[in-house]
Amino acid sequence: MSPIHVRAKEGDVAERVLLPGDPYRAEWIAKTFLEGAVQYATHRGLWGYTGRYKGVPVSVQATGMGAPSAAIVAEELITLGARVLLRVGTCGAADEALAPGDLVIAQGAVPLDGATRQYLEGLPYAPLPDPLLFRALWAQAEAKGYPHHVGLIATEDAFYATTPEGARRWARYGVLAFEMEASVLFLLGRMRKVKAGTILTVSNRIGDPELVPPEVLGEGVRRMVEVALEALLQV
Ligand SMILES: O=P(O)(O)O[C@H]1O[C@H](CO)[C@@H](O)[C@H]1O
Ligand SMILES: O=c1cc[nH]c(=O)[nH]1
Repeated sequence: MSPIHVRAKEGDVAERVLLPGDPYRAEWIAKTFLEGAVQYATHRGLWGYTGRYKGVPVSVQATGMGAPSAAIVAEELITLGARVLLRVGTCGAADEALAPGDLVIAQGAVPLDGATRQYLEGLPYAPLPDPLLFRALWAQAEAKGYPHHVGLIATEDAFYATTPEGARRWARYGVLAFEMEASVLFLLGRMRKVKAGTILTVSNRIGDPELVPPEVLGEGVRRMVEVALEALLQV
């Protein structure tokens, strides 16, 4: 029987899955990087594709925006057989050192979101990626020479509530950037005993919803996906 939201069957989803928020990014990744990609899910805009990267089965599944949607998708993918969940997202820069299109490899995610809090029933916790996947992402970004930053990110619920002052406060504690899904994916990785990781591309500055120029963002996303696919093969 198919799950309620990701309407796929057992066997449709590969063990290794890339997780963009945006369905069009999922489609672009599948068409650009995967051989023989087949779409297995469309319901609610949660587009999912499976193909092969360098001969290895890989799926790309859109999560939608925000931790509640990402948690639903992750739980259902795991029931469908996924074992490695790697988010390929965009983020708002909090740290001045981040430039448009730079890559950010999450070493941990401050859980400002409600979904992680509900899973934890209020317990304090530090959501971390799988260490092998994290190391593989870092090594691949270094090997390719792409500008990248490694450290803490924050996962938030309310895109338009975060201010430059608020972001600067978090930057003082080492937060590089804000996004909306990683913390709950890291927590679910630990709870369900699968590997979870996150790599991001800087799409804007916190408090400035204007995106960086499309060619800069596009190149950053291309680099991010190259790094992510190579890292997937290492775990
Ligand atoms: O580009 P994606 O992967 O969707 O990631 C970021 O973009 C969305 C907000 O614009 C949120 O989902 C946030 O996490
Ligand atoms: O949460 C997010 C994600 C991208 N950009 C932002 O400004 N905030």
